[in-house]
Amino acid sequence: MSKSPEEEHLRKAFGWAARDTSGVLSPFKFSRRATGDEDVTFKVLYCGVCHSDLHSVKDEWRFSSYPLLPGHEIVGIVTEVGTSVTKFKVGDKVGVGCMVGACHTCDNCKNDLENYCPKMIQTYNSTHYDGTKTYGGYSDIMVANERYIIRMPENLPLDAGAPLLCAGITVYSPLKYYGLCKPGMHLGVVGLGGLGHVAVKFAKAFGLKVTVISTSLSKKQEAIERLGADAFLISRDQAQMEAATATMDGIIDTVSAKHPLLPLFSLIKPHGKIICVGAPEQPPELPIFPLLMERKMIGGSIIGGMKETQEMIDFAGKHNITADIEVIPMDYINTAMERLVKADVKYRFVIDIGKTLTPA
Ligand SMILES: NC(=O)c1ccc[n+]([C@@H]2O[C@H](COP(=O)([O-])OP(=O)(O)OC[C@H]3O[C@@H](n4cnc5c(N)ncnc54)[C@H](O)[C@@H]3O)[C@@H](O)[C@H]2O)c1
Ligand SMILES: [Zn+2]
Ligand SMILES: [Zn+2]
Repeated sequence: MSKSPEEEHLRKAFGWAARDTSGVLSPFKFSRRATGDEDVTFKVLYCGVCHSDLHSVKDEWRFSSYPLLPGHEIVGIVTEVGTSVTKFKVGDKVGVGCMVGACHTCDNCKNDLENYCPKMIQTYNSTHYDGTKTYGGYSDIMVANERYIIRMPENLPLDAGAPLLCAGITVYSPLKYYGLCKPGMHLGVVGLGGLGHVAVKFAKAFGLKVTVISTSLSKKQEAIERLGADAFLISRDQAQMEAATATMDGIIDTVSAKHPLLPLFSLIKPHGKIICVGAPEQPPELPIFPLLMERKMIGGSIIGGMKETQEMIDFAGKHNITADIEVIPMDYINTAMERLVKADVKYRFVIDIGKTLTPA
């Protein structure tokens, strides 16, 4: 018979987990492995709340396994390192994003693309190679192989820096890969949530012109004055959409729910690109004629490799890029999830784990 989550490993751990598709989170006792030779253990101080956590706790993607303890924007302070660890020491400010393992032998792994490894182990809702479950960052401690540990830049606050470990790399990587990072280019950002608002910040740091494309006017002033966007387009306003026809080199689409792609195709120039990073439960309909007639392209991307994640966070440190956050106590998480459904957050909830996660 398999062991209970509390008995699997020697080290006691504590967090908040969902037990079923209601997605309601509550206190959860489990265990983590002892620090192995190549492992780094850290005390979790903050963890961002990604929309993927919400999709997962409610099993919207149909592969959730309960109990499910989410969180993949995890930062804290190193408390212990294994005997072979060379890059980190006790007291360092570190983080873990969406991955904690990969095969290290496939072509993707050899090319620093562990995020595309067929054997990639996700930080939560996944299985370690020893057969035990992975649990995320809504918890007191984290243990991971040093390959999956990110060094946080000294100048970035840990709370506002945490969301970069998923939201940041998820937008940084495709902008680089698809060549939408050259100064002077015009980028559209669809969906101004956790991912979208950091996409605006990275794109501005790359020297792009940025237009936010949104369904409502309510975020216009902030998008321009606080986040640094150059323009704001209401997708329901036909006149505005027509005036913007074929003006953009590319669009990054971060929307979390099903929405039409056709209007977006009209905004990009011939040979332009639409990059989907949002992961709606229902797939969008794909308009084929814009792809044919104007050689437009649609692509996707998932997070980024470990090397690029460190590059992204160092770039963020250099350009002082952080997320705009609302810090919440652990016991507010169910209300936060309800608010996230309604897009009522500017722009990322971050749980103050260090001060508010108390064992039951
Ligand atoms: N590809 C990846 O590696 C990756 C990584 C992280 C998150 N994601 C996915 O990206 C999506 C966004 O994540 P997030 O954390 O930024 O979420 P979020 O809730 O912070 O932001 C989503 C945005 O989409 C907007 N939106 C929702 N429904 C809409 C609709 N029907 N039409 C137009 N706009 C709509 C909301 O107003 C909000 O601004 C989620 O689906 C998440 O799972 C993907
Ligand atoms: Zn995420
Ligand atoms: Zn691999």
